Amino acid sequence: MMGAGKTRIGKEASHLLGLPFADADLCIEQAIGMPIPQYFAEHGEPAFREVERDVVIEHLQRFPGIFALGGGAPMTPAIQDALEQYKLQGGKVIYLMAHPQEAMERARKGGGRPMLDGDADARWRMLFEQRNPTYTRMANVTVRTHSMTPAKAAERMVDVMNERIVHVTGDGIEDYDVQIGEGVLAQLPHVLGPKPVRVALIHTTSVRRHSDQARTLLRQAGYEVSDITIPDAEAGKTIEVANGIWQRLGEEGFTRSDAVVGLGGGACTDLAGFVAATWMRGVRYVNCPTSLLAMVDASTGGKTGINTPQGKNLVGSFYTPAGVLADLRALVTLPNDIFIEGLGEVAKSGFIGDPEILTILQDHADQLRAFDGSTFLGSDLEPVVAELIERTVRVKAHHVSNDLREAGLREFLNYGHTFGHAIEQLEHFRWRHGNAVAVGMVYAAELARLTGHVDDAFVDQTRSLLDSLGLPTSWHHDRFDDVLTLMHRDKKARGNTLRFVIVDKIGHVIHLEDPPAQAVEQAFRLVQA
Ligand SMILES: NC(=O)c1ccc[n+]([C@@H]2O[C@H](COP(=O)([O-])OP(=O)(O)OC[C@H]3O[C@@H](n4cnc5c(N)ncnc54)[C@H](O)[C@@H]3O)[C@@H](O)[C@H]2O)c1
Ligand SMILES: O=C(O)C(=O)C[C@@H](O)[C@H](O)[C@H](O)COP(=O)(O)O
Repeated sequence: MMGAGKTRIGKEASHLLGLPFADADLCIEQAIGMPIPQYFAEHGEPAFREVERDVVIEHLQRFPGIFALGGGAPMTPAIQDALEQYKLQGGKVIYLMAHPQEAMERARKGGGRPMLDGDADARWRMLFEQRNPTYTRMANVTVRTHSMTPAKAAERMVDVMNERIVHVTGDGIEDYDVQIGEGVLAQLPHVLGPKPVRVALIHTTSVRRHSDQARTLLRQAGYEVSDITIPDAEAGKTIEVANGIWQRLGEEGFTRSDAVVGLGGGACTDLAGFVAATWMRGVRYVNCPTSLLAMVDASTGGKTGINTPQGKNLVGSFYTPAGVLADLRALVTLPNDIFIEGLGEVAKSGFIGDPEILTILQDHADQLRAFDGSTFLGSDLEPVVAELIERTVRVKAHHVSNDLREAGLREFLNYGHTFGHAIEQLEHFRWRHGNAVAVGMVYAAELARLTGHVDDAFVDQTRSLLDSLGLPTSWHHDRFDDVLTLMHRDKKARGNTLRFVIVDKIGHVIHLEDPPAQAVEQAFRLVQA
């Protein structure tokens, strides 16, 4: 908006980043050879918007730096198209959101703004009402600058620009972003938006430090927060816990326009999503994953659910979040073994879709294995982990965007899970999900070898990578029948037919329908500890 400080903050940020800076108004004045107010007076707004459109599009295509747009520019359809293109090519469209009072005052003082002729404050407010939804839609980065000096706001802008963003879109999906970076939790009010009055903040005690911060942010932004603590890990993914929350939402008057925030590991975000999907048949929800596994996998894609005594995730729905905030600061409290567990799903994404992930894992195996949350921020490992999170989320987003309801392609994300879920169930959830998936991938690799799809080298590579990361590659259980019964309850099974996902070449996945019973059992024998 006018007076948000685009020029001043943009210049400061360009110094910090060592990038050139350009201001659309100055470029336009150069093009028209006169001050903008004079051009407005002589030619009118439509003529001005045409010049503005050409200047902005030209800069979006060619200018290699920070470019400050006039407040009206994003309202022009051709500029909107150009901004969409710019974002698709990795560009950041930044919405500088100043406090209205501060922006109005600056806009008034600055003068020379034909759009504010007359009662400047009233005009500003009216334009803000008109433009704010478009700014919000067009921007892939929002920076709130309330009460900040231009230097501070520029620092904040640079921090936020350094976030990694994966956009999730597709049939049946209301587009949303997965934001990855230090401090992204601060975007929570922005992602929730203005509609909710009440927000249910669902979390476990293990992440209290982070849920306290979220609660403060939400209260400062004016939401009424219901703080809901659930039992840790899989003990939270039950119908009893969901029922307790439904009761609270009912007692506290949660309506359809209110919202849910799930903050924690994958078990917590699965449960929170399930509550959001079922309360009044669906309310807005935002995931704030705090474990590596939840950041790379569970928080994105909209698989929500609970366990039943008969198996994992047997009840649930596909229900997409409004946004995901993977704040790297949450990892400072994450214990080493839970971080390593998350690498199981990271490796899975490497095997099924992005071989570069496997290279990064191999190259940094020792550092990753030694993960220590207390020294993580600012360490050499941080950009490596950020890259792994982004790449893994991209693999997930690709499958989800093309097949939200898991008609086929999305099943590939289940690599290692048919056997892995059976381990979790038979171990009464004492085995962590990512560890069970790691053994499940070894099982799937053995099955692929026994059915002639891969050679010994592939199985060896699977075992040795997982082993180097500190993940388990074997598991002991006496009774194959128990495992077989559970694998028949897997969601990929059809009737009496078992269906598996196997990799036949790194980065390439296929379905394995009804494999020979002997191979199914033999693979089980080959993963016995
Ligand atoms: N919906 C999906 O698409 C999807 C994908 C993968 C996994 N999942 C589900 O996610 C769950 C596994 O996720 P998980 O590995 O995060 O398990 P989890 O939620 O049980 O978390 C593991 C442990 O780490 C703790 N923890 C999490 N973040 C922490 C932090 N920052 N500091 C300290 N402790 C922290 C938790 O309290 C818990 O004790 C399983 O239930 C699995 O089925 C779902
Ligand atoms: O998002 C998906 O689809 C997945 O399969 C991701 C899995 O990593 C995840 O563990 C998921 O929860 C498994 O779901 P399920 O349908 O096998 O219960």
